[in-house]
Amino acid sequence: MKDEVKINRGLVGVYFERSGVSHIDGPRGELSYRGYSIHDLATRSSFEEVAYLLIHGELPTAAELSTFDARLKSARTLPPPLFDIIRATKDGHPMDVLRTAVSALAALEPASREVSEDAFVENGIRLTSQIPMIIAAHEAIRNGRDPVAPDDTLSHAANWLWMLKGEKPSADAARLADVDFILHAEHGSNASSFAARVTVGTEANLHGAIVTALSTLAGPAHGGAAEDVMKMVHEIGSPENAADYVRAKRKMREPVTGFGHRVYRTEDPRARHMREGVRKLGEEMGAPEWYAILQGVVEAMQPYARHGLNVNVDFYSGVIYQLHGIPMDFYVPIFAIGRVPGWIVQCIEQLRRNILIRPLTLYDGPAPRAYVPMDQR
Ligand SMILES: CC(=O)SCCNC(=O)CCNC(=O)[C@H](O)C(C)(C)COP(=O)(O)OP(=O)(O)OC[C@H]1O[C@@H](n2cnc3c(N)ncnc32)[C@H](O)[C@@H]1OP(=O)(O)O
Ligand SMILES: O=C([O-])CC(=O)C(=O)O
Repeated sequence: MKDEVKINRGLVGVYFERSGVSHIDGPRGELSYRGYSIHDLATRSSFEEVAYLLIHGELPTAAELSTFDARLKSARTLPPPLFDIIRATKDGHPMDVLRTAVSALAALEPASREVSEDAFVENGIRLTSQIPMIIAAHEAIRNGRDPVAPDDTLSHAANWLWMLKGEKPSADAARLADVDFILHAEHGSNASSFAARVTVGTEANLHGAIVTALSTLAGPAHGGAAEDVMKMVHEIGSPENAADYVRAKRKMREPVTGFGHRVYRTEDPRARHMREGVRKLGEEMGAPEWYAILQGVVEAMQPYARHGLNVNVDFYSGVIYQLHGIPMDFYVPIFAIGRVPGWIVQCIEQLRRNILIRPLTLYDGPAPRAYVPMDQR
């Protein structure tokens, strides 16, 4: 009987639900949100518009976008006790501080306990604005500065950079952050979104689901890869060392971070926009060596590309953040800023047709046996 059961370890290739949010064509390397190509959205849209599209299903009219933007801006507040929590945890990894702070928000803001589609939209919009505030406040507090107050004249991306650095970003820097958020906004049943859906499957609230998602995003096989790519780039040090680095990794059968994906068999379509960003920014800032190191790794990985092993979205993003002077341990939290709308809409979809997600494990432990009292063991 046991041998007849097919086990899908890691749920590889398993469809567990239908979804109308994003479509990933793995073999062709294509991605769309609500039917719109990621390439059009990355070049023509804004994070605010994409967040609206994901949450409400259609591109907004000018009036709808303006109302949505006003809702996001009015949500740029944090309850004062949250700053004490950030202060108490300031020496932790920013991802741990962020997760702790979102968890605390659930306790500090009673509205977050409601479980309904409307509440998920309302609480989701609040979290979309609060998450970048928490990350920026943490950076200020751990450096002995006062958190920077949000600026309502600035877009989501520009305001995030303003709060992080305390200086107004250039239009190019704000646009690059905006594109980064668009590219990270949604990706189907990735590990963190799936984990969030499991949480909502028990009829838990959105804040609980986002805490689950944040925990899951943090690992190096998922969002943590951007930080690891930057560590790799530092370890390689110069483009001519890239081939030796890859050879050594392959010899030890260790993954080269920033490569590989469960679904894509070609280059991740999001990587193209980030690659261009790294190249341009590196040249503009007189630091072309980072791009050269990354391309050295890509070249050395070429023999594996035909087996479907290509760069993913995390490969280039770290260097962009580095060039902007953003500390390495903030790379995963930045991914989280972009991904919030995707998590919200996945949770809404789950709630709309809710079902407890509870697969099976095939028991292969000991056969039934008699309990052995302590003095006889
Ligand atoms: C936003 C994101 O979450 S994108 C992913 C970010 N994560 C990374 O960049 C970390 C590095 N990559 C990886 O660890 C993996 O590719 C994952 C976790 C992303 C996907 O893993 P899976 O779908 O489970 O693929 P799996 O691990 O089975 O790999 C299939 C084959 O490719 C190889 N492979 C996969 N990724 C890599 C890699 N980065 N470097 C070298 N070889 C790799 C595996 O060794 C395996 O080879 P084998 O069949 O000879 O044993
Ligand atoms: O889809 C995945 O498995 C991981 C990923 O690329 C993402 O979450 O953006």
